[in-house]
Amino acid sequence: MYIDGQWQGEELTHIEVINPATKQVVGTVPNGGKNEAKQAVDAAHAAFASWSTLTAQERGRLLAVWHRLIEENKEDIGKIMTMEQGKPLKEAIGEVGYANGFISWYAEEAKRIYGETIPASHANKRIFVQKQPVGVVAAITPWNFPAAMITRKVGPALAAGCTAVIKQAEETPLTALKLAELAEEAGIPAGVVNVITGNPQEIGDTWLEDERVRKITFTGSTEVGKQLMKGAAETVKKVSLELGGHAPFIVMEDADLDKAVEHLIGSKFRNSGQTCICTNRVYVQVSILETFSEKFKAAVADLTTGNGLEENVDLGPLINDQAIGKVQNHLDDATTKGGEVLVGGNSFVKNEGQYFEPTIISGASDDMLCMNEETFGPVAPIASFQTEEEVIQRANNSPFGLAAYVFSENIGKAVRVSEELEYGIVGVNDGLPSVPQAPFGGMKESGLGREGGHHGIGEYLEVKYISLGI
Ligand SMILES: NC(=O)c1ccc[n+]([C@@H]2O[C@H](COP(=O)([O-])OP(=O)(O)OC[C@H]3O[C@@H](n4cnc5c(N)ncnc54)[C@H](O)[C@@H]3O)[C@@H](O)[C@H]2O)c1
Ligand SMILES: O=C[C@H](O)CS(=O)(=O)O
Repeated sequence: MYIDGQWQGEELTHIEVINPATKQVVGTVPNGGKNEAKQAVDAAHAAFASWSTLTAQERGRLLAVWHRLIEENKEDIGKIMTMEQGKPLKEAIGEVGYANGFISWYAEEAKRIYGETIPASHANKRIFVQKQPVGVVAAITPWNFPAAMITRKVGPALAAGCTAVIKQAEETPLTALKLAELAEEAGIPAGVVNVITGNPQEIGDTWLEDERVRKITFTGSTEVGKQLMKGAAETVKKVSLELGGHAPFIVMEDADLDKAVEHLIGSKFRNSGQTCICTNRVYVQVSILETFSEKFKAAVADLTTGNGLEENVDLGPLINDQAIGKVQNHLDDATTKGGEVLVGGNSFVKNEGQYFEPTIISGASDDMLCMNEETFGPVAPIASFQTEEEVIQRANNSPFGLAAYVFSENIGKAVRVSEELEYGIVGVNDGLPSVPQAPFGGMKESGLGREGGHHGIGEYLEVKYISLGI
């Protein structure tokens, strides 16, 4: 653990970090709890006064140094990520680049936290609006993007002048600790960034109960997000939530089918289907269903599955046995309800790693689990639809509202459908919309707030106005 500029926790019991491709131990981290969680808040609280009063230029400069060091180390960070999370090395290095994009974006955004003056209704008054950092931020992040989910929070938080306590998922702590090591090397002062490993409930509850923690920013399941949102109410903390998704991928009859297949492969099978914006259900207009399904089946059959450190691997292992079980449950439910496996459909073990073949289910119906619950695995159920109105209604019939996709070469239709979709992110002829400069986030039970772009820094700022009598 990295607390107050010190590497700590050797005296504690340790948690093993397991490579999902081999089930071998690739590292151990201290099993921290309440005491360490409190120490981290002590350090972040103590560092806040000096960090928040640095000039924006100085905070931006330090973030830029951190960015340079992450860039110089991205292959090493990528290898650490693949070994603890399982994604193919090329994807892991890609994630490091994406993650670092938030650091560079917010190194600059620090200098653009503008205020405003407002014409007063009294001649003897002047009104000034300032934006100030909220204070100590607690960040809790998931295992599927061990770098990006941290920098998407800590980048804007530090740029705004906040200090941070971070708990990464217990499955993937090593990437977070490497980022902390580079933050230290960049000269980011002690206490500004603190990374805790250990018991999620103990650490989370400690931070929820501590009134010095002024913001909880969480990325993970909707279930845990709801728990944290309730806990934050006790001390009225600001809350940002990036939660579960259930993305519909809509192929209209006037879509470029080859483009739609190419983007569906990316959207469905990135990180073996373990991303919050992965396509979870595919809706294809009935007139092109057979042609599209054949094209998609051929493309999926070409995908390779294996250890992410090997060359030319498209899909790595799933994170753990529970993930395999959930995917299998969704597949079994679908076939029981009339779905047919067009390709794939099997889990398998290779060198102890747990894998699931990239799979397509045809004849999907809206009563299937995979059409309603987040599968978080490489299974693509295809359902047909007749009309635009029908598919919009079915796509919106979900408690989730994170990402959706629509493919059509009729741009008017694509825009019209996009505007009707109740999702925070809509990819139009684009299956991979995530970039640091855009406001990433969901509607409904997919979350609160946005991360990325100029919207993202607002989550870490309080708005104050000064009424000046003259
Ligand atoms: N919307 C997004 O940007 C986004 C991004 C990535 C993942 N996700 C979602 O995250 C989920 C998968 O990630 P996961 O399995 O790590 O989710 P998870 O909710 O199980 O865990 C997320 C984090 O919360 C911690 N946690 C768990 N219980 C806690 C508690 N009681 N108190 C405090 N912390 C607790 C975990 O240790 C982990 O660090 C999926 O639902 C996925 O859609 C969403
Ligand atoms: O899993 C959720 C991540 O936010 C996915 S992305 O890399 O931001 O698209």
